[in-house]
Amino acid sequence: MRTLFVGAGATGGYFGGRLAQAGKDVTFLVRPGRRAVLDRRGLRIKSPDGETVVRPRLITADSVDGPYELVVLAVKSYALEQALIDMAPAIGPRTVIVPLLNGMRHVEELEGAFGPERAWGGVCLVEATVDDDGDIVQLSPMHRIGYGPLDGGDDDRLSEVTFALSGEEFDSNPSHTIVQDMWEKWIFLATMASLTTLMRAGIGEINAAPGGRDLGARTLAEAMAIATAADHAPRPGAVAVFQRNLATKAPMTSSMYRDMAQGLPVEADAILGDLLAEAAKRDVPAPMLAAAYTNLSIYATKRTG
Ligand SMILES: NC(=O)C1=CN([C@@H]2O[C@H](COP(=O)(O)OP(=O)(O)OC[C@H]3O[C@@H](n4cnc5c(N)ncnc54)[C@H](OP(=O)(O)O)[C@@H]3O)[C@@H](O)[C@H]2O)C=CC1
Ligand SMILES: CC(C)(CO)C(=O)C(=O)O
Repeated sequence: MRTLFVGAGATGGYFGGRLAQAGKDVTFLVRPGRRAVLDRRGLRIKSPDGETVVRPRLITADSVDGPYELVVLAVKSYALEQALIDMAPAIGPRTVIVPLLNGMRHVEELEGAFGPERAWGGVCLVEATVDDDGDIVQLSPMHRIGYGPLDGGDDDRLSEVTFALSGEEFDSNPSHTIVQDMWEKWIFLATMASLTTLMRAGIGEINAAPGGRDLGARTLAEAMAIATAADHAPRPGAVAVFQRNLATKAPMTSSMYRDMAQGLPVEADAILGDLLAEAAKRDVPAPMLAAAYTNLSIYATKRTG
């Protein structure tokens, strides 16, 4: 399956790079600055298991050669509008689009731009960043993607997409419950992002501080109450995973915290703003999440001056 990754940053570079390493047919749509780095250094992944370099095919917006059978969207929420324009020539009648973005708002935008028959759901779990050399750094061993049609139905493209997104290098899960999976990922990330950006620390440090564990439990409870009121109560297995991760002693952070620490833009509106809007619609109190959103909004305003 001809596969296009839109974005070769932390998530796109990691999962697309691993697929290129496994010999899959992967092309990256990148912007000129990123292309210069990848031309010079290759796509380099530094992980707890060692370092890998691949040299996948790169294209820029002026040379998109469509259609691709599979497009994996791996940009930040604030870059989505332009990405949808740039990737349009890659979309054909049977293209499947799998987004890796956190949050939910991009689902409607994708459906609006390319139609419900092409827009699928997707989640990714990885702790990754791009370092000063432009290399992808996997910060912990976790690496999993999930994907599937939004209606959860049978789609004859699912087995091919599963093959295209599978290698030996990460966990790859086709799903018939992808909307629920995305909600679960959203509330976990909202909890992680709120805690780490408010406390300016990793989860291990927060847990070691007086009141830290209680803060984590209260923030998670708020996010779960919102999802429950919205008819997306997290399943018991997901709750157990949240609780295990939130109990860690490891310096686990969120991508939002890492972005904030580097002075980069943050996805506060798409992650916390939208979740708080869901809370407001249903009168669910969420003081911790609201405090985190206010904090991030102040950061965003100061950043742009
Ligand atoms: N990092 C993480 O650990 C995780 C992130 N996520 C989510 O994944 C999504 C992507 O985040 P992440 O990969 O970290 O972000 P990054 O900022 O690391 O990478 C995004 C990449 O998209 C590129 N890009 C933006 N617009 C375009 C465009 N029009 N055409 C081509 N490339 C473009 C950027 O290019 P350029 O280099 O030119 O700016 C950048 O390299 C977010 O929603 C995030 O919340 C989910 C799980 C974990
Ligand atoms: C939940 C977590 C930490 C792992 O994928 C994440 O999504 C992020 O940091 O953006």
